[in-house]
Parts: sequence; structure tokens; C-alpha cells
Amino acid sequence: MRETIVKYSEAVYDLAMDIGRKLCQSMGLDMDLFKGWPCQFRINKYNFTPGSVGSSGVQIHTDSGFLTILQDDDCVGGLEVMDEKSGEFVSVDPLPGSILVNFGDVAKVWSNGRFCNVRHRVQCKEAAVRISIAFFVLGPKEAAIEAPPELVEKEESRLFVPFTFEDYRKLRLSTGLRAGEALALLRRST
Ligand SMILES: O=C(O)CCC(=O)C(=O)O
Ligand SMILES: [Fe+2]
Repeated sequence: MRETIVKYSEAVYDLAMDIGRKLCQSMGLDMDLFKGWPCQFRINKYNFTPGSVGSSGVQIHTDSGFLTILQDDDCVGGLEVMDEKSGEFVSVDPLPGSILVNFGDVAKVWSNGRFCNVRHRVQCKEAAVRISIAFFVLGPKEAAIEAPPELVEKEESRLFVPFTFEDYRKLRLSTGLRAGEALALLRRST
């Protein structure tokens, strides 16, 4: 079991680094974006019972980091993402053999608003054990998070003040704003 988890986490780490490089390439930037950034690996287990059907397994939130690679349960659904335009939740039904990649708050800041920090939640839809495996690329270790100059037309069009991931994590914790609203506090006034 341990060996399998180590193998999986190494493979998913390599995949994340590759996605980071490709994202940059696609935007005309030559950089190894995620190199040296802290990452987090988490296995979520939901013990859904008949009494919890219809309730929330994980409240609506955005992931605070840059990128999440999610291996969802092959059989038990529950993940829902919010359509930003309509505000409606859309079910992400199990699709065996697939993985799900989404952006978090750091990606929105780094891309100067181009990448969407998708809001999502987990609803209990059936009484069953549900397992998901999440790999998070968080943010730079100490450096401030800010869009590279190539992605900002002029200095005034920068949407956010630069801040460190540690400061942002504390801000989310102290305000309890988990669905990306904390970013509004870091928006530059124009
Ligand atoms: O269990 C899931 O499908 C999603 C979990 C999640 O959103 C998270 O761990 O941030
Ligand atoms: Fe999440």
C-alpha cells in the first residue's frame, strides 16, 4: 500500500511539473514554473451514511494553491463545480481512468485573472464510502505571487497586490473566506 502511494505521488508530481512547463510554453514564457514550490498530497475519505444523503461532504470552496490534480472515486459521485456565469452547480460524474485538473486562487493571481479559480463542493448523494486523492501545487515558497511582466500589459493593469502564499493562507484562515472571496481583499484599487 505504502509503495503504491509513493509511486502514485511521484508520478503525479512529475505530471504537475510537466503541466507547469506546458502552461508557460502555451503563454510564450520559458520557465519551469512550479520548480521548488511546496505541494500537498491528501487522500480524502468520506463515510457517507443514509442520514448524510443530501448534505454537504465538503462546503463550497476554491483551492488556495495554483493547481490541483484530483483522482476522484471511480464509483461514488458527489463532486460539483460551479458554473461562474449562472452560479449553478454542475455534477462531475465518476469517469474511471480519468483525472481532473483545476486551478486555484494562486493561478488566478499569477495569470492576472486569465485562469479561473473554480468553485466546487462535494455533496453526499448516496450512502457509501467515497475516496478521492488530491495533489495540490501550492505556491512559491517565499517569493511573492505576482503575474510575470509578460502577462501584464502595463503596471496599472495588475489586478492584485503581490503577496506570499503563507500570508494568503493566513488571510483565508483568519477571515474564513474559503471560496476565493479573500482574493478581493488583495485586489489593487484602481
Ligand atoms: O473529494 C473531492 O472530490 C474533492 C475534494 C476537494 O475539493 C479538496 O480536497 O480540495
Ligand atoms: Fe477542492
